[in-house]
Amino acid sequence: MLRTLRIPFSATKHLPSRCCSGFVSRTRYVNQLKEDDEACLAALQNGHVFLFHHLRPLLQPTKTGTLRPAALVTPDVQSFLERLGSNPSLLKESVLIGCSEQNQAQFCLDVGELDQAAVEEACTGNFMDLGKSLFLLTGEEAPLLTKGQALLRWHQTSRFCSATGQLTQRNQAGSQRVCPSNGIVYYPKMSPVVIVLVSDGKQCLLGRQSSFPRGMYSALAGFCDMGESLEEALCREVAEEVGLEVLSISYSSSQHWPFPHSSFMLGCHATVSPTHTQLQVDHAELEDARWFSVEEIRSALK
Ligand SMILES: NC(=O)C1=CN([C@@H]2O[C@H](COP(=O)(O)OP(=O)(O)OC[C@H]3O[C@@H](n4cnc5c(N)ncnc54)[C@H](OP(=O)(O)O)[C@@H]3O)[C@@H](O)[C@H]2O)C=CC1
Ligand SMILES: [Mg+2]
Repeated sequence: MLRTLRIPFSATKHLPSRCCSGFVSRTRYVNQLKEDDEACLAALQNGHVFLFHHLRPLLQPTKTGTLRPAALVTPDVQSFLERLGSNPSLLKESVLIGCSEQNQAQFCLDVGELDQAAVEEACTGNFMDLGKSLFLLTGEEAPLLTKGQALLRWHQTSRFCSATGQLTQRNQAGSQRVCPSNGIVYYPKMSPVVIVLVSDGKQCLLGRQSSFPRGMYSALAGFCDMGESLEEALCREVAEEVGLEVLSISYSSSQHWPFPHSSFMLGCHATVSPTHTQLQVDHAELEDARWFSVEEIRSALK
């Protein structure tokens, strides 16, 4: 069986947006902030802060009636935190998520300990479920929030060293946590996931889980097992979920995927033989899977 991973030229269209002179300096600046707590704290004083409340991002309405993530300036955040009687060190719990094209460091902060309505009033915005927010935001804004939520969740759920049980200490950027007694360094964790559009040359294969909204079908997906390559995980998932053997694989693109938690999703195309397309759906995993013609996909996308 042929199992090749081909990176098509078109994958370059998914490279992060960059302005030719600023990308390298911004990247190095962010890296420096991860390594230098004092520099990171200084950047926080002049940076932008995106607020979350129990991991739900704050969105503000724009003049055109759309919603945008609220990029607040630190002095404003500091002053309403004081007004609402928050813990004075709360701002320092911000996590670094990047640097804007205007060279402004960007942070996320969860203010779940404060009254939600009071923060919403102070910021003229609303905290919204991240899943819903993703449908309302642009392709550039959404990754900022998914990254912020993932980092905030990681800090909320990884506070203790799994070897000693001691409280770990984070660096100012929030890019790592260290156990004070044995020095183990913990980094944020992601689960690799493969998502694959299987084709027999004429039709493509889509499936649905019972938890999906009515009528929704998607490409097949699954978590990579420990020790597996991307290709092995893809072939195993297709075999497990629909009982088919894959002939060839090509990589398409990747993205951070916030569900159920921090997944790292790798998107691929795969082919099966047009003479072996009979599905044996594992109904423990999928409610249904079936072949769709190009016309059906076109009309669904319309
Ligand atoms: N179109 C899309 O955008 C779609 C995206 N997805 C995404 O793809 C990913 C895979 O989803 P799914 O098809 O359900 O996965 P799988 O087909 O791998 O099956 C899910 C099962 O895998 C087990 N599992 C193994 N490793 C993990 C892990 N690291 N985290 C959670 N569960 C794990 C769980 O078993 P147990 O609970 O028994 O322990 C879970 O029930 C998810 O991130 C999901 O959100 C999925 C479908 C469509
Ligand atoms: Mg699956």
